[in-house]
Amino acid sequence: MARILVTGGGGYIGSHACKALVAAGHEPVTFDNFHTGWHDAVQFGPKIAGDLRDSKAIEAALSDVKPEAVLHFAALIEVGASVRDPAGYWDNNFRSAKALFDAMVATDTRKLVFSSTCAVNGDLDGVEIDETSPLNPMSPYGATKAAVEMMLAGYVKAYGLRALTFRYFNVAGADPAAQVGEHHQPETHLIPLVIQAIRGSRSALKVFGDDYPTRDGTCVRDYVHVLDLVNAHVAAIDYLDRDTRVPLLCLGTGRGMTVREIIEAAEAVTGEKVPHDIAPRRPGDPASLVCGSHLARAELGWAPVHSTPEQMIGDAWRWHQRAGYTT
Ligand SMILES: NC(=O)c1ccc[n+]([C@@H]2O[C@H](COP(=O)([O-])OP(=O)(O)OC[C@H]3O[C@@H](n4cnc5c(N)ncnc54)[C@H](O)[C@@H]3O)[C@@H](O)[C@H]2O)c1
Ligand SMILES: O=c1ccn([C@@H]2O[C@H](COP(=O)(O)OP(=O)(O)O[C@H]3O[C@H](CO)[C@@H](O)[C@H](O)[C@H]3O)[C@@H](O)[C@H]2O)c(=O)[nH]1
Repeated sequence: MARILVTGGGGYIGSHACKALVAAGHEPVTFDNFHTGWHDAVQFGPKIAGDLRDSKAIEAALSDVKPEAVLHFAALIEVGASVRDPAGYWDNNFRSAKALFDAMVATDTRKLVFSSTCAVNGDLDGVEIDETSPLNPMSPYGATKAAVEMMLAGYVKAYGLRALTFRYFNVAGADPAAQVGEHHQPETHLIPLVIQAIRGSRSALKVFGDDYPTRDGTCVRDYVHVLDLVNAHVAAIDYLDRDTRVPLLCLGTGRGMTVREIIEAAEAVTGEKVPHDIAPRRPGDPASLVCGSHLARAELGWAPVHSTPEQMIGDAWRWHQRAGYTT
């Protein structure tokens, strides 16, 4: 049993991580500024309201909580918004990571799991992505994550942090018990928007681009169930005790789905039509991001067991119906 500080525990993935930590016998403490997160998403442990860029606040939280490890989820996460507001993304994502890492060094808090993204790799002409793929971010969001990865590598070497970076592919789905789910405001992610289009709580889904060099012209992504993803974080806490040989693991399924295929899968799962129109490409979007790595299986014994389109869309559908969010 360990106390774990969860930055961004009021957000989508962080709130699911807190539930998984409790199930594994740990004690999560959320640190969140609730800028894009929700107080009512923090259901599995106490919370501290604070901004990571406030060095004193995060240092005080670490001194009080004395966590065994930190899971660092907090960030701004939208590819498209980062193209419009790079300054805001650099300010939040880079500064908050630096303040957190500095506070960890100052309080002798050693273990860290950092949430990065395959958006650091950008388009590799359809080649599957693994831990050795070159960095080529296509958006300021991806660039901030690549920069934090590089900063962290230096902190590990110089100050003895024990860190594991996960590069996630597209996270989807919800807690099967629908206690927590994906609630971004405004929502920009494909699967929740597909569900909202079906429910009629917004107008037709816009498919961003049908002229990409992919099998049906729409973008390909590798969708991974949030439950599988957070289970990798639970495994990482033990992993950091025994091994820090591997600093970076990709978390995806190896199966890419186009936007059209997601629409078809949602129609099959829900029995409803998805109203949609073709719209221009969204700036910053790579054509294809698919995981080609098995290293997480080898290192952590991790395998995505919930990440079928049926379960991801079905769990998201049940969560949306239960929560009743209309936007
Ligand atoms: N959702 C995905 O598909 C996906 C894919 C790859 C990587 N990631 C990464 O996973 C992490 C979590 O993503 P999410 O989908 O849960 O996002 P989210 O927006 O739901 O949650 C982020 C949380 O961080 C908090 N936060 C942001 N800046 C903060 C700050 N300066 N101080 C304190 N709290 C702050 C927000 O209030 C929010 O609760 C992010 O780092 C994101 O880049 C997400
Ligand atoms: O209304 C919409 C919304 C999305 N898409 C497309 O659907 C795909 C997925 O988009 P989205 O769900 O917005 O996810 P991404 O932009 O791929 O970004 C997510 O996945 C990345 C990893 O690939 C993470 O780094 C980001 O934080 C996370 O937001 C993309 O091709 C979009 O162009 C549409 O066609 N219409």
